[in-house]
Amino acid sequence: MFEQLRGRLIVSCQALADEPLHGASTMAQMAKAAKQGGAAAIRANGPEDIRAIKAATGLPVIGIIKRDYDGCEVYITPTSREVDELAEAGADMIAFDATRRPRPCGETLEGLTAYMKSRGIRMMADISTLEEAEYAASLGVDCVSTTLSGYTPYSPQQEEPDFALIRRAADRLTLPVLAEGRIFSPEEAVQAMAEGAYAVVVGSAITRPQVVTARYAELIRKAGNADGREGSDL
Ligand SMILES: CC(=O)N[C@H](C=O)[C@@H](O)[C@H](O)[C@H](O)COP(=O)(O)O
Repeated sequence: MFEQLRGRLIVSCQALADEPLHGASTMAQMAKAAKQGGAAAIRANGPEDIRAIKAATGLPVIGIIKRDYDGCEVYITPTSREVDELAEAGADMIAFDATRRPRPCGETLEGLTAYMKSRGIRMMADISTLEEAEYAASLGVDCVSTTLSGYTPYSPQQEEPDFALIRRAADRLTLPVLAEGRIFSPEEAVQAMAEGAYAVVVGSAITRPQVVTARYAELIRKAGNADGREGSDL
């Protein structure tokens, strides 16, 4: 599977319950469009979406389950319960929060990775810092992805992708480092590859039209204001 991903684009097709495109058949259509455009694999949330996407595209699917547990910050595949559901749905690889923050149900990062290993599951560790990437590698994950940079309080809070983390992780680790998070333009994807990424994961810029629209609307509104047209009724 990894050879198929080297130097390629992975498209994240996710819409949560409060998003306009929520629903397995819509996500399967999105994934078909991504395949037509050249995506090598899909990242998807939840068993229903994963099954629909696999049936519609035949592409490898990196599965996650976003689930909130009371008072817990970890929400991407937090426990072995989600791992079981994803394996059952046929996910080809499972991505999970690989930060060292407390997990629900008394589970631990070490326990979760050991469990996946014992089941022969391919593991993508979603990390937010170099230290987390190195620790995940020491636990035997198959690859790391920079998914969580900017989403933990102790990682850089920035609008652009964390190119520095991509470069440092790619320099330090011997396993594949995937670039993921806030990659909006093809040029940024190319830069991520130049920093040493094995493959690039793009989500919102391709599959969340409300986010893409907001970026246009905001910039156009600001440009209009800068022109002194603010307040016009036209
Ligand atoms: C932080 C978090 O929960 N990230 C999620 C992880 O699966 C998704 O919501 C993102 O869309 C995905 O990581 C791709 O990133 P972007 O949409 O920025 O291209």
